[in-house]
Amino acid sequence: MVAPVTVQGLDQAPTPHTRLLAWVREVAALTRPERVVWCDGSEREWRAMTDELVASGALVRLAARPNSFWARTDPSDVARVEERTFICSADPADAGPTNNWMAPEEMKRRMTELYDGCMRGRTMYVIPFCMGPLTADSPMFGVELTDSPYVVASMRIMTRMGTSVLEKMGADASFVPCLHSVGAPLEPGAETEDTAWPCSETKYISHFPETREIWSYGSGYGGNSLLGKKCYSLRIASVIGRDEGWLAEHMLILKLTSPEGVVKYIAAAFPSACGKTNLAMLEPTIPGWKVETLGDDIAWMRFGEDGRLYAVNPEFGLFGVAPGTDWKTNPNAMRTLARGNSIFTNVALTDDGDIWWEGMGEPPAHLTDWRGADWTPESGELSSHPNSRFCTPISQCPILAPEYEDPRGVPIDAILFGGRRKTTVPLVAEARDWAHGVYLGATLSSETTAAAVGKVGVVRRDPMAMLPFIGYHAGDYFAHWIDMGKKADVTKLPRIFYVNWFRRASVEGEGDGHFLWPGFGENSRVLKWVVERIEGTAAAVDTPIGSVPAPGALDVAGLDLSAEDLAAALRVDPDEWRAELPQIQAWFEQFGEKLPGVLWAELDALRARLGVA
Ligand SMILES: Nc1nc2c(ncn2[C@@H]2O[C@H](COP(=O)(O)OP(=O)(O)OP(=O)(O)O)[C@@H](O)[C@H]2O)c(=O)[nH]1
Ligand SMILES: O=C([O-])CC(=O)C(=O)O
Ligand SMILES: [Mn+2]
Repeated sequence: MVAPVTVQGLDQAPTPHTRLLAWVREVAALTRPERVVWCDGSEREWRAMTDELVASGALVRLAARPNSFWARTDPSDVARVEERTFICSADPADAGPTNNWMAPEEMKRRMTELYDGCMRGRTMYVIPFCMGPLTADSPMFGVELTDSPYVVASMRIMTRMGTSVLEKMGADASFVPCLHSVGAPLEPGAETEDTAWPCSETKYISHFPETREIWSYGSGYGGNSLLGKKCYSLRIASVIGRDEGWLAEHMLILKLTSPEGVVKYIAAAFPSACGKTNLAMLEPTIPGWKVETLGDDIAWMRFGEDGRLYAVNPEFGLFGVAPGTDWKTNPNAMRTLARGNSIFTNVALTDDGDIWWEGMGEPPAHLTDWRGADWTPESGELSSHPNSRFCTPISQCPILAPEYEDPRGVPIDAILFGGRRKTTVPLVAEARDWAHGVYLGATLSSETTAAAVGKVGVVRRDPMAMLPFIGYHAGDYFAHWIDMGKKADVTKLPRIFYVNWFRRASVEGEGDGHFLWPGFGENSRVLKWVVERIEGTAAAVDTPIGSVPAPGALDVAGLDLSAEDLAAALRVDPDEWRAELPQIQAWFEQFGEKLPGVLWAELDALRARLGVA
């Protein structure tokens, strides 16, 4: 029995949607906020919200940038928490060996206890949002309930939200209910001071794939709290995609135009903090080539009537890694941020009210660092957290492709899989066919980064860059990829490539461990080879792991790169690959019968090509 609730704002609901109203009422009765606010997404609301956050000390207004803000999190709440992320399917076999699992009833029992009274003294915001264009045939709605005004402001940047969404939802559209609390109630009567970044030591990021619900508790950090992003658009959407025959992927989408005016659309999956935002906004260094951005993190892909695979970016903003971003590496991100309207989290603050982070040229003589302490270049510490982020409207990106708003998306010509590997993986290799490409994706490996809590720099398998985001059994996910290929006309499938911008000169031998390939804008040279492979004009040599550029086929004109480094970047060393085999074998074994036989066959074929019995 839910007790009758009288919460200020609850009866002023601007919607006839009875299920939504009932759910908001139920959550308010459980979490007991002081008031309920229905977000309309307006400019006025943004101003009120950011003013309030500035007044409470949660945000600092940047003097040097229009309508932009600096936020610092609690030092313990800086990244996604994979250990605390759960797929609560009815059957544990549906979560698979790569996810944490708990029975849905047990998780709901535990979290209901945590949610009990968790919003006391706070405001509960109702955020109606839509992932992807509102003009889609079936718009993908969600509603997030949260006690964090930081989340509201960030969701306004990252999603289409507010009154237009509620109107479109009408009285009975289905939506994904997303419940979020920072888990830090303000005790009534007691003198509990609110902190600038409330959060809880206890954290749960829970997904209920059968009922398509998301419950998040204890963290305010983006990937754990902006529930339209990873939780909905990847974990829940991957389940919907499995059921409906499409793909929800951790991919950027870009449009590439050659000097002859030939347009190709490329999607690329790299793990967190491995270069998606940078590639999506790339400024080509080769003359006449043009890149336009469609998305930097998530792609929803389904077959169109013409049999081609179309990709849509469900997001409305960019939530990008700050360190390393500057005028040299990613000028388009800098131009996007210069337009203002952004929130910067866990970067450093300059004395004249601007932001700074590692990689942005010479450091100023004095900064306030991400922990709020004085910082000088001599202090020997990072001024910004390695996972510090900018949150900014994608509409401000000066090279946003006009197709971005098209609900049908763009037809993908090539899919790149890539990771961060110091060794072994060459700059670029092309898959033989779809099944081999799926094998390359399924065995993708990368060094862990600061985007998730845990040790950095450890090589792990990160299939399709989706390890933390597949909402079901990874073996079934591979089978779904294989099936998508089987259903398609092979001549219309995207070609699949494997890339690695992060190979290093040997550290053990003579080398100094520098990046062999200059990366960033120079990656346009690799994109050019990809396009020429599709067009059938670029030469390649066959290797055990796929085709790599033939000598001279990669355009390095005008590039200041030694022949030695280029050769080392492109090299396929059979010994290094033989050393990977036991890891790939063990990786596949854990999926048991769920691993598609064609992937075992691909591994056997690779073994044979490497001369391993
Ligand atoms: N050496 C090198 N570093 C790169 C390259 N591209 C990106 N980086 C760096 O890698 C880090 C992460 O890059 P992003 O483009 O933000 O990665 P992402 O995949 O979008 O990350 P998420 O937002 O976490 O999903 C940044 O510090 C970049 O400067 C490259 O081509 N070469
Ligand atoms: O979700 C986040 O926190 C940021 C992100 O894009 C990722 O980690 O891949
Ligand atoms: Mn990401």
